[in-house]
Amino acid sequence: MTEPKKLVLVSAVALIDVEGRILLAQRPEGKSMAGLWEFPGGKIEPGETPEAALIRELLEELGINTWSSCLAPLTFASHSYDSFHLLMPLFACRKWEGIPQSQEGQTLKWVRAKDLRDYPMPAADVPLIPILRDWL
Ligand SMILES: Nc1nc2c([nH]c(=O)n2[C@@H]2O[C@H](COP(=O)(O)OP(=O)(O)OP(=O)(O)O)[C@@H](O)[C@H]2O)c(=O)[nH]1
Repeated sequence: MTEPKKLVLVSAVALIDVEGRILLAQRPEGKSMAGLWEFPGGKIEPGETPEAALIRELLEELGINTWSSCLAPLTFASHSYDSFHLLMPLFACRKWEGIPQSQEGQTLKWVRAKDLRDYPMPAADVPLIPILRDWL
């Protein structure tokens, strides 16, 4: 029997600006899946809620603050990569404090929902694109 894959929990967010654009971050060189565009977020640490993980990651990655009450559950990704299975809740957020600026070297881009397909994303994210397009 094959070994069950490790389940990795990652919390991610579609930050949506007043024009309805979504913020994507490009994974830097040297990381797995370098060059692909993803939603801001990261791994949920033991004992952390998905919301707390996102609030922490948004401050670390983008230098912005938000609140649990501003994180609306939107959908999730469940995808098997070769070495792990990713379970990734995707929240939507329209309200935060500060201006998102890359703190960790990622390129950031505000993208219209209709243009999301032009940005190569990790395999887990691909099914999320039509959901976002329909929802926005
Ligand atoms: N933040 C984020 N992570 C995603 C998305 N899609 C996706 O497959 N992932 C995967 O979820 C994991 C998130 O890990 P992370 O952001 O905390 O840490 P990391 O890039 O240093 O991970 P790494 O150990 O794979 O290099 C990565 O394996 C990443 O490839 C997404 O849209 N946003």
